[in-house]
Amino acid sequence: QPVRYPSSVMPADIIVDFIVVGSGSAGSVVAGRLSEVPEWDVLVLEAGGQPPAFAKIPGLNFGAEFPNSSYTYEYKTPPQKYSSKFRINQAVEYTRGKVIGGTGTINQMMHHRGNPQDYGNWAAQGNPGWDYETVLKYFKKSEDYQGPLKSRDAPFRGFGGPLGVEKIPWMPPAGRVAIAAGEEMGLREVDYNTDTNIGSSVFQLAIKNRERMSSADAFLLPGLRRRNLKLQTNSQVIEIILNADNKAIGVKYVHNHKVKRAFAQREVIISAGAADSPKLLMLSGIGPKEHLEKLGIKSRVNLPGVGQNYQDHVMVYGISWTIHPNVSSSIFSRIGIKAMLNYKERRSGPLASPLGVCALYHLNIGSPQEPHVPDTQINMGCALEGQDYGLMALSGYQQSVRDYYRPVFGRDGFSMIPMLARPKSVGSITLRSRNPLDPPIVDPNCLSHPDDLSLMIKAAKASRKLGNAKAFRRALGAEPFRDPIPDCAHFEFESDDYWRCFVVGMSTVTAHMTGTCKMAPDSDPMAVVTPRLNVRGVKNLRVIDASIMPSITSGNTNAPTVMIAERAADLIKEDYGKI
Ligand SMILES: Cc1cc2nc3c(=O)[nH]c(=O)nc-3n(C[C@H](O)[C@H](O)[C@H](O)COP(=O)(O)OP(=O)(O)OC[C@H]3O[C@@H](n4cnc5c(N)ncnc54)[C@H](O)[C@@H]3O)c2cc1C
Repeated sequence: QPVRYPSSVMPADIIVDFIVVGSGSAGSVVAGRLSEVPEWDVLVLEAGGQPPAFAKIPGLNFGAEFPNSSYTYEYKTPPQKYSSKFRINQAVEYTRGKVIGGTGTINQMMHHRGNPQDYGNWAAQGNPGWDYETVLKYFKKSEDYQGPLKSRDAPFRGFGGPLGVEKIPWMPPAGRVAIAAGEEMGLREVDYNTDTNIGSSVFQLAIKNRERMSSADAFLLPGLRRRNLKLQTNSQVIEIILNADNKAIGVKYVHNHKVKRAFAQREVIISAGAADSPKLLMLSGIGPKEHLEKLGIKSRVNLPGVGQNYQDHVMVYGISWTIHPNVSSSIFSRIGIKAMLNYKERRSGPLASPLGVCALYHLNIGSPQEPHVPDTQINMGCALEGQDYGLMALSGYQQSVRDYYRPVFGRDGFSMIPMLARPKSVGSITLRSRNPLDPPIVDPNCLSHPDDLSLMIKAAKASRKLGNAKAFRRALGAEPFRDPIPDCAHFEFESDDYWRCFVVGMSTVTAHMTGTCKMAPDSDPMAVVTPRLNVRGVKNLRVIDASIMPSITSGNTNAPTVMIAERAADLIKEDYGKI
């Protein structure tokens, strides 16, 4: 059964206390938590609508598997200069959720808090109140952890919070060897959502009773049972209304092809995600003056950092092994009657877990100055790129890459997908035009920093070594798929030059878009929001979502986004004397 979120159509020019723009991973948390104050009226305006029933089934993590749906925004990047060379037009399709729950309704559900040092760095960059000790309280507050627990790890975990977190409930036999393979490399098994990441782990997911649990399920839905929280869907905000004193007093939005307004007596909160939050600020005259004026937008507050500092975790596909038949998990294993009955009757089998990765390894291979902090995450994909005949993993790559994998089409296998945990490259989000319905220009600019390229070459080699572990060979008959990729065949196979060519060609984004409304102190010219997440130079306006990260966290970004929103809701309550 699909979840139906109660929604309303508000009268024109409605006045509330808080307007939250976007019901995604952050917006749902903020709205739910603010509505705990009974005297505050909160209105959420969401561009998308109700999610489909199958969004709840982990094995049909549809953003990754079924892009270009009416539930997503698809932002195509310009041709990339330093990465993604073997992709069609050297570009990447960037999927974001346009639906209740936002990208948290379409993502792969992996729950990863990052490393304690990420937050130490945020605080050290001049953001008091964002150190590890403080944010840990909020990670724990949001969480209801149902996985295995060692007594040393218990102080780091939360119990009884709104968001269910469990160990990945089902893995094909290939995934079950992952921990033993890591041990061969000296990586012991760890709970990576504690103070220690380095080691081997299986993924933890944001699920409950083996169904997806987005922020909308965990925070918004319970909040909507209160009379003071209202959600209006299919309402795209196109402008923040500022008065003559640069105070945010409301928003303009499009609903049923009409432009309407809503007003906020206390604050407007932008939680539209790391692409659309900077876009909305810029459309409202808040951003880099020169860029806005070039497009004919009147500059209200010159904030050069809006849309800059864009970071994502670059990753590399294509380092793979073939294995015995029927021990990995392709998309086809999820659409048969057996898989459906297994899920329906026992909440088990391939549909209980997201397609894609099943285990992960955190390593430090190039940062001896911080030996306890991972610089590389290697995700083990429990399927081979060609296993589904190139339908999914290879769909964005040029023909020569698809032809390269043809010999293993339909074969069982696994892959090791290296991802840089703390990339140094930065990209940008800029406006294409002043038309609010035009997508922004999303340019991740991955691997533009030379340190990222050299680390990724090391990470590719480490991935090959890991997959060659005896445990995989003994248990699964793993054989590396070792034909040289044609576009790099002129280099000695698996030499540094070969790997450089491979990495530049096969790299892509992980869709962990962050940093485009940077939280930073006054002294930083690229600062967009203060450590209390107020937009600089504008009163009564905050940004609360993944865009405020001063630097990207070391792992997948959903859990940190939920934490940001939990902390921000408390900051707002503090500012109004409610806690
Ligand atoms: C395919 C995919 C897989 C991913 N897998 C994982 C994973 O497994 N684990 C993980 O940790 N992270 C994952 N991520 C990243 C993670 O989901 C995001 O970091 C997180 O959801 C960001 O939350 P947010 O609140 O910043 O934005 P979003 O969740 O994107 O929320 C923004 C909301 O605002 C709405 N909106 C936008 N513009 C407007 C407007 N103008 N007016 C009104 N509403 C608007 C959108 O419709 C959306 O609902 C994945 C991302 C993608 C794309």
